[in-house]
Amino acid sequence: MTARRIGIKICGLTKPADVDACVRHGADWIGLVFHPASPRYVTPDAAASLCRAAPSHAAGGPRRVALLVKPDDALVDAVCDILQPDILQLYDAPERITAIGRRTGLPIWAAIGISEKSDLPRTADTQGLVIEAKAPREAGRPGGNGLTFDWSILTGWHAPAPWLLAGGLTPDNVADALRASGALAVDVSSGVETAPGEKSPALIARFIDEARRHLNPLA
Ligand SMILES: O=C(O)c1ccccc1N[C@@H]1O[C@H](COP(=O)(O)O)[C@@H](O)[C@H]1O
Repeated sequence: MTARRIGIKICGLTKPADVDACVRHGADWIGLVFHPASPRYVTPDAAASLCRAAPSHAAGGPRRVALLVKPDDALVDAVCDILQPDILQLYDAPERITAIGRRTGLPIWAAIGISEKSDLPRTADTQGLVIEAKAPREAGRPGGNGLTFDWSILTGWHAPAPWLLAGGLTPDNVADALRASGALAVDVSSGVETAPGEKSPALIARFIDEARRHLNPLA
């Protein structure tokens, strides 16, 4: 019997202790948020200095994901020059996402907000997709709101690219979410915080443990 390994992204890190918890507990990806309206906002310089303590992916550390919401070219270039991310997670129009992919040459994950089955993409021009709850207009940001969606919507969906499940995941619901959605990778921000932007190393550890235990009944 072989147990599959669930991919885990912890997003919105702002402190060295957050990065340290992700590295120690074996997160696959760490996310840095470059959206000024977010409580997890970091500048490119702050993100680079945070990540300096983590081993690079080549040295066995997590891959660095830069999260950008409708960025202009100047921000894209600054993030790429200063942080040197492994992946860009983008919230933008499809044409702009394609243009940023060409400009940077980096793997791109397009974030897609879902509230009903017809929102699920049938084609993809990106290397990955982040499937998460559609944000209500009043939220003020397109993600990171701690909202779930009906995971049963995903039944029968033929994903056009590798994808992560996101939106409202927590240590308490991640096993159910994996079971209901069939996802092989998950992404969390609010669910491992004690207040908006305040990550908890203990919750990060629990989330990773619960997600990984899900597919390994002998663990
Ligand atoms: O985390 C943020 O503040 C954020 C801001 C703007 C766009 C996306 C953001 N976060 C991403 O949203 C999803 C779900 O987050 P949550 O677990 O529901 O809080 C995840 O991909 C975050 O990376």
